Amino acid sequence: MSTTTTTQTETENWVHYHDGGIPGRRQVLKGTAAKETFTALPKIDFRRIYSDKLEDRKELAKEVGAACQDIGFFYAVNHGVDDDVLEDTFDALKEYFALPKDVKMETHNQKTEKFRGYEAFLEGKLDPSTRGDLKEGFLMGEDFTDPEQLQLLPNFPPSLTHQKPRNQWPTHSSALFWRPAIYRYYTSMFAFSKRMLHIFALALDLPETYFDNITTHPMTNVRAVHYPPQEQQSDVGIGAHTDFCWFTLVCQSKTAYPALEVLNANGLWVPVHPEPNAFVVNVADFLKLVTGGTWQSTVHRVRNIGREERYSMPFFFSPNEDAKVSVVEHLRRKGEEYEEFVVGEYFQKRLDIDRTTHMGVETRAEKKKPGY
Ligand SMILES: O=C(O)CCC(=O)C(=O)O
Ligand SMILES: [Fe+2]
Repeated sequence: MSTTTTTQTETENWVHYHDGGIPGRRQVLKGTAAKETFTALPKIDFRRIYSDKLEDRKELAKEVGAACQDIGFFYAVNHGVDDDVLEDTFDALKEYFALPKDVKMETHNQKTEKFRGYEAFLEGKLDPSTRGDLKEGFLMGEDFTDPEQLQLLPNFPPSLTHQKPRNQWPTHSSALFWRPAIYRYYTSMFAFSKRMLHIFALALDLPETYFDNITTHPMTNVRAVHYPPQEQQSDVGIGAHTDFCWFTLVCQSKTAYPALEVLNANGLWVPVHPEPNAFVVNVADFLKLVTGGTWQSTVHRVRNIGREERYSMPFFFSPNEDAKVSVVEHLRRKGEEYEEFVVGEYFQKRLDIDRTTHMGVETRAEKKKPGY
């Protein structure tokens, strides 16, 4: 899931951002200084993900691998998830965000450790130079006490059902449509993501099922987001950042002006035009780490500069919380030491950084620091 970021003060020559909690900057390169880099995202035809011929899946994987290495972003078209599911979920998003604030605040995300539930306008603040992210959202994720998730997980330890609930769901009668609507979307995206992992494995020259045993009960999130049109020139919907899961699938509503932007190697923001029913797929920090930096986790942001309301629903995917991962063997450089990470620990560390950018939230890290 996203995010860690902040400063994005743009001067003439530099773009500033935060990547994995670490401030970064990129020089804006023009003329003869400009590097060869992308100026649009490739569209990859995913029909082949359903082919029973390994050759077809490998051919798809080759295109995916090239995009992950060169850009870190691509469109997945013909992905096989029903248009109806996507359209109905967008309708549900519009209805949910139009509910009265007190109905939404019943599940305020600051009531939970994992930040699940409703996030109000301007509470996120990835860029400290702004008044906050001009968005409202709702986050749900892996929670093995939600029966809707158990049917998706045939081989997971039954002890997980005894964990404390993580999600929050509204109970007001006007909002009861929300949970089944989000679960319909979640279920489709979950199934697609498991197939996507096979393509990623092939793209890394690994056996197709290489990641299966670390994704029996994966960490996942759906974040439903509403971005109203920007009110001020300096507003951002979500400040520049990289995501901190393995990979992200984004469905965005159709707006005349593109709102999602991806930073290229020349420091230029490349617009991601809404493509009807396509997913925007991006590699996130954890997958970059596991590929030893062979794949890119690319900086992106949202500015809703048009006059339309914008909705999006990123689906964030990571392996099992208790899985241990490190850099894939054949991508290691000789003589370098590589750390092993527990997926859930890495994730929580990044979530804690993210929480510091949310107003009014005292994080566990802050609690440990007197006088902070
Ligand atoms: O709304 C979007 O298009 C992308 C949002 C995003 O980057 C995120 O939630 O991490
Ligand atoms: Fe993101």
